[in-house]
Amino acid sequence: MDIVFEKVEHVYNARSPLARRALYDVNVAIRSGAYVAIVGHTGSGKSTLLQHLNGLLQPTSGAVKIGQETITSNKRPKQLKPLRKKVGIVFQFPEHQLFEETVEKDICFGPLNFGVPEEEAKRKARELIQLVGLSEDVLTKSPFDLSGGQMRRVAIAGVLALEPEVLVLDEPTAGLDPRGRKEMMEMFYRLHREKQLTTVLVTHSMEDAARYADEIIVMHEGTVWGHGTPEEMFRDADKLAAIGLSVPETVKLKQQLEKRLGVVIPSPCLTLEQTVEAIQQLFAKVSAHE
Ligand SMILES: Nc1ncnc2c1ncn2[C@@H]1O[C@H](COP(=O)(O)OP(=O)(O)OP(=O)(O)O)[C@@H](O)[C@H]1O
Repeated sequence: MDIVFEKVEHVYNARSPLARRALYDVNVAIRSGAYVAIVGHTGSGKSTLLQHLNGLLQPTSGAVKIGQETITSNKRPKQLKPLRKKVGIVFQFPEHQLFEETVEKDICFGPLNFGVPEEEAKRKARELIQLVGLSEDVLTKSPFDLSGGQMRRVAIAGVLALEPEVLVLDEPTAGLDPRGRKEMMEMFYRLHREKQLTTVLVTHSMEDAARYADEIIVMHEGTVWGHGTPEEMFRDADKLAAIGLSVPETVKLKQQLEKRLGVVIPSPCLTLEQTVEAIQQLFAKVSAHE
């Protein structure tokens, strides 16, 4: 399911003296099956943009096409519920939205609400709890007896239980330690690959954008400043610096190695293995000259 923004403007409190334009002239397409990162400075419009992805917000002008649905200022889909099922949003600190007595009930809440039979919902909960990296015995526990990281995984399983086609992640690793961050990012990447889930990641981490995304949308002052592959977006460090963003260190290292070695390293971001290999090549080249 493609999502296309056409000349989208969004003004908060449009009819009041407190009116604030958060988006303008946003023209961008998120193609089905892609992993897209949205980056940008605080206040650049990322969260406002993401709330248009499943009709939580309506554009003030312009149109958002989500699959077969078109949302404009005067046209909301009759039923937002099916849209919410197709586009699942994991908001910041999703664990704050857990409320049921047991983990199983929390995960089953969405499917039961959509008329899925109880046995089927429970079967799905068992499958999902493993998919998010927890063991089945967690299902009978209270979500409030779990660690923060485990609670977040349960909340994510709850979003996945509706089998969305598009998964939108708003700073999903906020507040986690470095290990927890990496595990969670790897989990989303695995989900994206295994379930062919279109994934939209809103992040302040340029490293994560470089590491996981096929495409990066750079927001600046309410509009799309740039959209392309990580390679394209990180090509000009000075232009990014002018809007307060920086090229990740791993990408800088890759660019330097490519320049020194005269080779193209086929990934936007260096992994540890690629770094070791590139440094070995550099040593070999230097020794050959000695
Ligand atoms: N509910 C609201 N009412 C009025 N103005 C808002 C509201 N939400 C956001 N804004 C304003 O809209 C602009 C864009 O905000 P938005 O939250 O979309 O940016 P952001 O890039 O997600 O920022 P951050 O990285 O801090 O989350 C900002 O100027 C913000 O103050």
